[in-house]
Amino acid sequence: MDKGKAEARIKDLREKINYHNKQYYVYDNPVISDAEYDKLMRELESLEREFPEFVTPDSPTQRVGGEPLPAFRQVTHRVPMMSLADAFDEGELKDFHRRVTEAVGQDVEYVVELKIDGLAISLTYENGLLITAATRGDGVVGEDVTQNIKTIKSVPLRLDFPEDKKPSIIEVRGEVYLPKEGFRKLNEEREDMELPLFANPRNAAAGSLRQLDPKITASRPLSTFMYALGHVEGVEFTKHIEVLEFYKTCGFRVNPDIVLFKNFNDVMDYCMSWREKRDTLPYEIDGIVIKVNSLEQQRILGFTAKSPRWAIAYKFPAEQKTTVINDIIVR
Ligand SMILES: NC(=O)c1c(N)nc(OC2CCCC2)nc1O[C@@H]1CCC[C@@H]1O
Repeated sequence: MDKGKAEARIKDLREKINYHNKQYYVYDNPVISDAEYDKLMRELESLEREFPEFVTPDSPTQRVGGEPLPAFRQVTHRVPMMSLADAFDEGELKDFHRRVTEAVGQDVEYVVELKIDGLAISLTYENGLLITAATRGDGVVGEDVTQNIKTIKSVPLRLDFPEDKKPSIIEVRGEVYLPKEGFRKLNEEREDMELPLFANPRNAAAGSLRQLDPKITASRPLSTFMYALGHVEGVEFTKHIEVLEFYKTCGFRVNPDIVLFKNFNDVMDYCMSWREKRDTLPYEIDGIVIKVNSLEQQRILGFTAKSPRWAIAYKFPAEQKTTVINDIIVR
């Protein structure tokens, strides 16, 4: 094949495969068979081997990257990754709402999100290309896990910006998690290989992401939900719900059970409704995150040393797991 045709075919294959990755891993709606997908990938891999000058960083072949690292580099977050204050009952939730309304002195809308039980990450995109991915670490300094994050198909390597919002730099924050089914299968395999088991999906996700060898991360069915904004240049947002809509437009996974409420009683009812419902989810959650929607009101409320005053995590009571062993109830 001549150079010009090869370059055009490589570009066409790259766009087709990135589209099908998004359909399968982000919208959970594949439109071609695995066999057809694999055929496209094999053609792209062989053309890129023959014409390496046409390989680009957002090519799907660049996901399972390099050699194992000797160690993780450290990354300082441009904007610290805060933790969340906890509320364990409706009284503490009402206290939060009272503090917020007293401080802002006007009506407050809340965005309510499931609290995904995985590990937090921060993805930095420059001119739409994924440059750095870092764990939260201590909130200020995290570990560079870029090569590992690239193996997660729901993480876009390049963002499709809408015409009116093209940030030159954007730090997209969210959670990497291991779905319950993936966790079960992984521990089953480890049991067969007489390896120590992971205690829970969060530990399994952390263990899978903080691997020095990207091929091991690539073998784990990790997924993501994005839920917060770090540093951004070139775009202005006024509401948190706009940030989440923007993330969906760019091709990130955003949790489908996020709801905007104007009335705090509805917020509390929604939190309580998930105490039982969470067992039906294909991933673990350890609570519900409630955030003030207006970014201006968030600025007025500010932060404590550890966490924002404009957000709180409602934590579920520890599941009263009762097991019965030989008719003896063990609580
Ligand atoms: N785990 C979550 O689902 C979650 C969420 N839905 N939203 C946020 O918002 C951040 C933004 C400012 C402070 C917390 N954080 C979350 O989890 C983080 C990970 C580390 C500390 C929080 O638990």
